[in-house]
Amino acid sequence: MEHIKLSFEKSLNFVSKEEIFKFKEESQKHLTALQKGTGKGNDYVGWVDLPSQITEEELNDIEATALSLKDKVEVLVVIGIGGSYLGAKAVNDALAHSFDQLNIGNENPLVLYAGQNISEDYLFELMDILKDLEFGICVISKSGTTTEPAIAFRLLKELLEENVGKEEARERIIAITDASKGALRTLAVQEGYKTFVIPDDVGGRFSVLTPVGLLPIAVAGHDIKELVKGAKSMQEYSIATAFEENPALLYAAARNALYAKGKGIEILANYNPKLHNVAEWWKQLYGESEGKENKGIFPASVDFTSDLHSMGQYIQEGQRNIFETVISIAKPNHTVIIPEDKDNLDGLNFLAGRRIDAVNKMAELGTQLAHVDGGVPNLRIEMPQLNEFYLGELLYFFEIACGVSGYILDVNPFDQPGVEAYKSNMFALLEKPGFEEETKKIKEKL
Ligand SMILES: O=P(O)(O)OC[C@H]1O[C@](O)(CO)[C@@H](O)[C@@H]1O
Repeated sequence: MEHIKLSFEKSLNFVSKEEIFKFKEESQKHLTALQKGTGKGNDYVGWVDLPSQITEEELNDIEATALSLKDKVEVLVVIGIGGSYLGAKAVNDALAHSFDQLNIGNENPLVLYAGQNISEDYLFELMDILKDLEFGICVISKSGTTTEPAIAFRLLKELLEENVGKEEARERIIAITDASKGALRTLAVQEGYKTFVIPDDVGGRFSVLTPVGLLPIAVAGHDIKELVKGAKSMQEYSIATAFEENPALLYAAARNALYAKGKGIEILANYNPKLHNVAEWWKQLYGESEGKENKGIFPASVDFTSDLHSMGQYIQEGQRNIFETVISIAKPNHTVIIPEDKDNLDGLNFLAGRRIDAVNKMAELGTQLAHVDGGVPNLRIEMPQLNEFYLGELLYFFEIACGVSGYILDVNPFDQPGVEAYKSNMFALLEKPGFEEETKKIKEKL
């Protein structure tokens, strides 16, 4: 069986193999700590064995709920922010037809997202299209108190109730939240919504393999059992494989070795725009997990070859504090051949008869060599194919590597104390009851 592969050869001009392998014992020790729950933040490591723990009944329940929604709605709005939507969006966009929004021949509901911003125009326009559509809502919040999704839910719930009545709205709203605590749990019980639980020991950014990710993915028509199977395959592979061949441990070790050499920015690059939102998910995973105590690699991302015509200049010749991690898909899902043209005005006949992917792969190789020559170390993750199984492998690979990498950095990868600062200022500025002192102080700064 093929797995996700990690290669670091194109980094060896900048960091030696010994400097990467120096992390061998430490990374293995951290992997064990994650499995045994003995490291920092160990009350949030429930995600480590989610793929092997999730039961057939749980998956069937999610699929049955998705099916019943599919009968009723043409659009499902997923309301959530951060880890409460990024995993679902990453997988749905990676697996969907690129022009899914046109809804041609798609028998599954279109999944839209809200509650990730506080833009009045976004919410207006969303409600404007929803008022004439059969829609449902999947509201996701672990804490149940996050402002952005709470505002969006208040508006869309009212709209849905107006459109179809309270009784029918109840049938079309699914709440995914804490098992017992929080405003959303209280509301769901009060209103009698179907609910799913986000386990206590799984934080938002590690929750894609709970109903948080799985329900919206199932509604979009993707095979969640294959996704979980892929994640389980990477879980087992990560445990069973020696450091020298272990993609997650090698990734954690290589990025820390590069960080120690002053490479403080990691750019995740893809050559397939379907992976754009996998990078968005990855940025939260690594940014919230590692960026603390004045430490951490800054996670950035680019879509190639598009961004070679914008960010490519900086990557080639800007400050040399970056390294690049390329996700490459070995085999595309479709075949397109470049045609012969009798006039050949564009001079492209030398490519006639070849696949588009052959050109894309040479763009990838050419870019990698150019960037390495320009002083940017490259790591490369190869996915055999873009499908549910290998996406499951990729997500779990990034999660487990993130836990190990955070432990190498000696931070708690499972908390995010820094995100409170903006919330507290916003509440103070909005004069939220209970924030009187903060309001007084912040007004003095204005
Ligand atoms: O699911 P919740 O509690 O609404 O939180 C959403 C997001 O907000 C954070 O707590 C802080 O940004 C993230 O860690 C989380 O993914």
